Amino acid sequence: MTDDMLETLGWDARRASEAAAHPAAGPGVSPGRVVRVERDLVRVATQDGMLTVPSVGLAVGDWVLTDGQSWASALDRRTELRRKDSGPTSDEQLLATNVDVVVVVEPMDPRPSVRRVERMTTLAWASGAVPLVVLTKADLALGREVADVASVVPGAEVLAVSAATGAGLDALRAHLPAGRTFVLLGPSGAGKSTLVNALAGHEVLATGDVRGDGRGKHTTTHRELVQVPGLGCLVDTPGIRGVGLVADEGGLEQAFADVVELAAACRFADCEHRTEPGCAVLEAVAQGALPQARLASYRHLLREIAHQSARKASQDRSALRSRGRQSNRTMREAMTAKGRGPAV
Ligand SMILES: Nc1nc2c(ncn2[C@@H]2O[C@H](COP(=O)(O)OP(=O)(O)OP(=O)(O)O)[C@@H](O)[C@H]2O)c(=O)[nH]1
Ligand SMILES: [Zn+2]
Repeated sequence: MTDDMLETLGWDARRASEAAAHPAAGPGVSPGRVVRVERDLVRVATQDGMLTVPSVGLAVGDWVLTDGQSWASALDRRTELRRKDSGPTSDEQLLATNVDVVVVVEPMDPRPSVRRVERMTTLAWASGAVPLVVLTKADLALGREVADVASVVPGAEVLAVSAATGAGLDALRAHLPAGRTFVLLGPSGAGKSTLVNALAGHEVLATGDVRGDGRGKHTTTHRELVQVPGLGCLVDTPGIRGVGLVADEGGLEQAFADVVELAAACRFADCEHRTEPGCAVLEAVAQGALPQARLASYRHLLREIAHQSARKASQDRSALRSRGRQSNRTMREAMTAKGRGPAV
């Protein structure tokens, strides 16, 4: 591999100066990017080839400095894509780091769900990456889809594409050049795999069609960074396709910048836009400037985020308490062992 290889993976001048200033920098230490995570080992692409090193908390997409064998130290993460762990806890799982563009993929057939697009875009902003909304199956479109969706994603671009006709593919390619890292987020059947294959010009990912008849199954089980020929790097992980990602208030504020802007004119700073007098948001709804459904969607996501952080806070508190109990017990045991008996 060459220096160019690192640049294709997203290495840039800023990374080079971070690496030079890093405490781990030195002779025999080189930069690389984590392209695959397997339990406690990670595969790192460097200019001298692929290395396998112990994982030590690394995620797909991390830039590291490594001595090639025993350790790898991560450079700062510019973005983080997290998911709620499946199960009753509110633990989070780090899915990928240093993603530049979250491509929000929504089909035009059946009609796109603007509520789902709002939700996915909120998750995208929350990761720190830039969302790009891509409406697939444009060959089956009815006409108003792009305008409808564009109205709910302030600050994000909306593209219509068709893998079937090739429409819009060049415009999309221009957003995903070599050196950029992207991930596709969208419901099953939206046409994500078909789209990546159409962009690449050959099969990179297995599509629903292929999987359906049992041929050529190569469903991803590992988290992986895939270099798409002629384009940037795609983060491919089964878990990333679905929802369940972690949103936050920052993400919500960006995804609903129109609502936030209106809210700035509410009489009360802590206005919840329900029944308060002088509410600029309700005023906009009454005048038809803001769809009622969009306000409902905003409130819904806001509640969800509040609920999520409340659960997390209470879990952190009980984790702290049980750690406290644990260390009291350890202390008592230690004292008993010394024959002094527990101090009560
Ligand atoms: N008409 C039309 N059909 C498409 C287009 N793109 C994808 N499809 C079809 O949509 C179906 C789903 O495509 P996939 O690429 O497997 O969808 P996916 O989003 O990868 O689905 P998961 O892997 O389940 O997440 C397939 O039957 C495709 O042939 C398109 O541009 N036009
Ligand atoms: Zn208000």
